[in-house]
Amino acid sequence: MQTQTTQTATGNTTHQLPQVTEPRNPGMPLDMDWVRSVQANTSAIERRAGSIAARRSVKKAHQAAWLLRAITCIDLTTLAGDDTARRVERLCAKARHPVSQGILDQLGMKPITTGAVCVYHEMVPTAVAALRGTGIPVAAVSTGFPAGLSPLHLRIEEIRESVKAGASEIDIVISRRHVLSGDWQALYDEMRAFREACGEAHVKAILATGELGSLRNVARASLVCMMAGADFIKTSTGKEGVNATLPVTLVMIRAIRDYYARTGFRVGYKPAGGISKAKDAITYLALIKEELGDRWLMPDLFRFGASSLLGDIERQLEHHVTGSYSAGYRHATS
Ligand SMILES: O=C[C@H](O)COP(=O)(O)O
Repeated sequence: MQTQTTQTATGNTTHQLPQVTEPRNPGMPLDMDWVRSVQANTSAIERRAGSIAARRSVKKAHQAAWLLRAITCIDLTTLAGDDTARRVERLCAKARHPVSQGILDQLGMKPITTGAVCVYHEMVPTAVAALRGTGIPVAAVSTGFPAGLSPLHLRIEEIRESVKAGASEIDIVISRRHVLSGDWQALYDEMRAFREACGEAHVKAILATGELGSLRNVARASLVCMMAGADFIKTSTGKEGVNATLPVTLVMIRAIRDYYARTGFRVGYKPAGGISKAKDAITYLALIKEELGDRWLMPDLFRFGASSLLGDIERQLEHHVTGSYSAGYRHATS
């Protein structure tokens, strides 16, 4: 995987990804013929997902580079009822320096950061203050996260409040009932309203795939959210019984591929919930590379929503450079 070394505005040399500017997906009118035509062959999808999980997708020598890339794509997350300013500040410190200087030196790499920090609305000002000057975006979960069952006008207002507080990315939750009842117009209208409330902030549509009943519903909901202007589609809140999986990923990234083929707009993908192992992160990256290509392996088009993945990646990097594992508590992120 190729990365570049560039100078930051502060004069520090930083290990960074090539700067690319992707035009935002503006959305399009709801095309019900396209939505109805979408199918999902569950057994073929599960076979393909099983085969990628079974094989070693990355040569050992390249693993450290892939793990560093994974870090740059993490939305480092804390979404707990007992979150405090102190915890969020610690998380932000970790987002700024996710890998120890010693490991970076041994790998011959320059500093990196995570893709973003993701918090509840109440924690947005703390995160914004802690990340000021770093360029690391703050993402806020919104719209009555995780169930999304508060009144629509309040969900829209919540987005506006988070943007006002400094969040530049908003992770909204869709109304699962619109999918389960096949009311695609209602899903489209809701998503459109959320996108509008976001203004310049980028919007990630959380489908809560574990609650959508079928892979066909996942495919259709992905498409409708992209038609309504989602910048990213995201699997899960992390609070459903089943969160990110490889079959769901395959369905969603193929929807992204089809949308790009028809419209020319690239939509991002964020698997979230339960991704806590470095080897799983590599499997996801390999799947994205095979299905969507290298362009999607950048933080503007791919993120992991994860609270504990970084700790395991650090352990694996340390093992890579020292040959031995350190205690897990040394790499806790909160
Ligand atoms: O969007 C992010 C998820 O809530 C994180 O889930 P996790 O705690 O299982 O990593």
